[in-house]
Amino acid sequence: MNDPFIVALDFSSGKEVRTFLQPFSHTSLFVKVGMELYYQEGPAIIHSLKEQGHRIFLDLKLHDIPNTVKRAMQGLARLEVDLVNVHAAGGTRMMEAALEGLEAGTPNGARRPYCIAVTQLTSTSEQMLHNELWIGRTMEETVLHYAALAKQSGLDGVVCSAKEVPLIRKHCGEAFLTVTPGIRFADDEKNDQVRVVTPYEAKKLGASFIVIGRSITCAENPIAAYERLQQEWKGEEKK
Ligand SMILES: O=c1ccn([C@@H]2O[C@H](COP(=O)(O)O)[C@@H](O)[C@H]2O)c(=O)[nH]1
Repeated sequence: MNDPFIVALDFSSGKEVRTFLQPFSHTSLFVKVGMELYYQEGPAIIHSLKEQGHRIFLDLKLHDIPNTVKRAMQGLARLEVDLVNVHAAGGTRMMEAALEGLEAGTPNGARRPYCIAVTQLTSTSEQMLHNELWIGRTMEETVLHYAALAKQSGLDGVVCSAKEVPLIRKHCGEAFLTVTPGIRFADDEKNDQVRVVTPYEAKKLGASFIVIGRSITCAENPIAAYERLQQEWKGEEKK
């Protein structure tokens, strides 16, 4: 999993996905299929993207009782995607069950998908954490605690804001994956995201992967936006 960019295909139909990917037809991307697309198109969209040579993060954020998550993951493993996820808020037993399901469902000879846990959504502010979720700790303490639970459960990494990456790396180690949405170019709207960083900052903070959606999918020229992402990752921030 060398390519650090994951493009969020937040579209509601396979047709929109095909139109968006057309200019990228000579590039093998790492793409993210989330609830919007998967709930409309189902496993067929995964098969189609795999046939086109794209790597896939199936971002369904499972969060249920351990038995349900285990059985759901067993089914998802058969899709042979690269990366799947759960909410760490489901607890250690649920995260262990997710791994058991993935191991049971991975076809012989295939690699089990990497499994990561959402710590706190990048749309959550510290104020929301306190006033709505009734978590009385700081965002950093909470994210680190959830990351530690994910690691203890045997997961491969977490979803977090790039802002929290240095702390997670320090406590969970360099091999523990940090997959970071909430990525915006400096001149972009934040939309519903709160804990936002630029691609350039995410690289400096040490993120393993950055997830980027609207800054590319809604750009006038998605290819130019993707190239800007590559430039920023190389260390050239456009002011
Ligand atoms: O904490 C999280 C977890 C997942 N996401 C997902 O990432 C993309 C971000 O899209 P943008 O358009 O770049 O905001 C989206 O699919 C989310 O579901 C997240 O943003 N934060």
